[in-house]
This record gives sequence, C-alpha cells and structure tokens, in this order.
Amino acid sequence: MTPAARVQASIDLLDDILAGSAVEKALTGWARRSRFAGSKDRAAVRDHVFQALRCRRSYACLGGSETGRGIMIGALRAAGTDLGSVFTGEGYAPAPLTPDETGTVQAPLNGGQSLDLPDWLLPLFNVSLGGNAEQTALALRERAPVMLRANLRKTAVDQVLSKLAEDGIVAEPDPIAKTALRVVEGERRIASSSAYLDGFVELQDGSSQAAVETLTIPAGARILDYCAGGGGKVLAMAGLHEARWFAHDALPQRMKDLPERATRAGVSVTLLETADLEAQDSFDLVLCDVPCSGSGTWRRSPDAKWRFTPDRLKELQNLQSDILHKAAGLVASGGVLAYSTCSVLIEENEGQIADFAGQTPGWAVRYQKRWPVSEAGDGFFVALLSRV
Ligand SMILES: C[S@@+](CC[C@H](N)C(=O)[O-])C[C@H]1O[C@@H](n2cnc3c(N)ncnc32)[C@H](O)[C@@H]1O
Repeated sequence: MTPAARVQASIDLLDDILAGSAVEKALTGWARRSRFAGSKDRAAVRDHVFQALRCRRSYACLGGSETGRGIMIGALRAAGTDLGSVFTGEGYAPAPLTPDETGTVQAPLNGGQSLDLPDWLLPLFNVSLGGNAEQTALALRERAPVMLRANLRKTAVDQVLSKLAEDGIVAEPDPIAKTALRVVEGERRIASSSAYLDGFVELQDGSSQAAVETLTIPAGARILDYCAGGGGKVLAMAGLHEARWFAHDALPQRMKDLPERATRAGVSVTLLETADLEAQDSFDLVLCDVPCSGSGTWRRSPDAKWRFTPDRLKELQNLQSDILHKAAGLVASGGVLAYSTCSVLIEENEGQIADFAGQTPGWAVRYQKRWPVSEAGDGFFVALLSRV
C-alpha cells in the first residue's frame, strides 16, 4: 500500500469507529478483508488510527470536521505533512482537498480541544491532578511504552534480557519496578518469542508492577485476587512471593486464559466462582483490582476517553464501593484489603477509599499511592487497608 492508501484506509476505519464500531473489531475486520495489506501496512494503519483517536478532538479542529477524513487531515497537518502529496485522488489515495478543507482557518484551540479531553472531564482532571492535570492530559495524547514483567520466579532479570535478545527483542530494565523491562526493539516478536512462551516474561505495564511491589505477602499466606480477569495481578504477585494463590471474577469466563498463563509462569492458582467464596477460609490479603474508567490507560485504549460519560462514572463508583464492601468480608482478622485502579480520578481512588473507611468501622487506611502517566507506566492507584 502507498502511504496515501494507508491514510484512506484509516479514514474509512475512523468513520466506522465514529459510527460505533469497536476499535479492535474494526481493525481485525479490515485486515481480513484487505488481503493486499502486508504486516507493515497493517501496523501503519493501526498506528494512524490509534494516534488519531488519542488526539481526536484537536485533529478534528485542525481538519475542519469530526469525520474520519477531517481527523486525518488534522493529523497530517499537526505532523507538518504536505497534504497535497497525500490527497491526490490517484489510485487508492484520498480525494483531493476541497476548497473548504484547504482553507480551514484555525481559531486557537480551547482547553478541552488542545488537551484532547471532553469538556466535562476538564474540571475532574483539575481537581484530581491539580498542577499535573495538563501534563497528564498531554501524556495521554502520546503512544504508550511497551513494558514487560520479568518473572523472577523463573530466573534473574539479566537472563531474561539475554533470552529476549535471542529472539531479537531488545529490552532494558526500568527503575519503576524491579521486574519492569522497557522494550526498545522487536515488540512485534514478543508473542512468538520463547521468553514469552516459556513464561519468563508477561506484557504488563510498569505502574501495575510497581503497585504489586508495595504488597507485603508473608510466605504461605492465602491471597485472593478478587477481580482477577486475565490474572495479571495474581501472576505478578506470584512472580515475587511464595504463597497460596486464589483468583475470582464476577465473570468467570474472563479468567479462561489464567490456567494456561499460570502454567507458563510456573505457578498454581485456584480459580473460585462467586458461589465458592462462602465456603472458603478467610484470606490474609484480598486484592480488588476493580473495574474503572481506565483513565490512566487512555493512551492504550483512546476510544474509551471519548465514550466515557458522567453516568458511567457514577455506575463505576457504585460498583467499586460494592466490591470493596463484599471483599472486606473475606479478609482474615489482621489481614489486608488492597484496592487498585488504573484511573487518575479522585472519585475512583482516594474518594472511594475515604468513603469506605468512613462508612466501615474496623478498617484503617495504611497506605495510598498514585503513579502518574509516565514514560514507564500508566496512571495507577493503590490503597492498602488493614483491620483494626
Ligand atoms: C480491571 S479488571 C481486572 C484486571 C486484572 N486484575 C488484571 O490485572 O489483568 C476488573 C475485573 O473485575 C471484574 N468484575 C466486575 N465486577 C465484579 C464484581 N462485582 N466482583 C468481582 N469482579 C468483578 C471484571 O469482570 C474484570 O475482569
């Protein structure tokens, strides 16, 4: 595909996504229908689409309309590309610019436009992040780093790096966590590398790894990952400690890959359905990695930023509170209740913990920490509460 044909494909995909299609589904469907597209074309189109979604609002302003075409015109303008060389109408290139498109005169962008945030979120970012609000919004306009977690249960970091290098993957340790590796080269080879298939590494953001490092886990303790999903957190804990591992999710099918991942990692994890929990002895630590806005990860799933609403925030707050109260009942006397989100919003983080501690006698907040959206990690929050 020519660079211009990739732009046209991205325009069509963005139109599908703006009409409501899920991003990954739209990309997979396009790749299936487009046998002519090689792996470099697919990667380039994916990059165009993701970057356009991260900066959807500012690019639409620069391009003169909130359509796939307007957004891609804005993206190319922002990158300083000569639009005439792309919008030629030749072959599979987009049609030439109309006089309106050529002449789009740009008024200065307002706050929400230049920060690529919906207006309703601006005050929430300001309250939650204070002086870091703008920096955080701007960081969410950039591509996320590719981070791996070294499974120290299998071997030491330097050996993991050598194993990755055998498969042409260059990575380097990142100080955000002792298990964190930043991938510098070869990210597309990770899923087929022997380091990955043999359980020496998992894809995991740096902040999640750092948060797991804050947990104190005594040998032999009973640990429950209450919102386990694919098991990222329980596997990260098990990479560092010897304990008895349990995983639960309200939607057990979300845990379907966990047994295979655990086997690869050399760990044994007992899966529990909600009905099994009552018959279980209590746990020394229950981690609630709750469903959240994902606002700390919007550079990875940028469409979520535009689909998020005040009603959805309320719904999530209620769910988070409900999960905290239910999980608290599973913690042994003297045990720890851990709560985490990949959100940057106070409403889902400190606010949620303050409400829980205020409403629930017998619990004290021992520790809270936020990680900013950075070059090594997504926005992340962890709180530890203990029974008093
Ligand atoms: C943020 S994801 C977990 C990600 C996972 N811990 C990881 O690191 O890969 C939140 C999970 O909570 C689950 N969930 C939603 N409501 C729940 C509830 N009431 N009780 C327990 N889990 C719930 C969702 O199905 C989802 O898998």
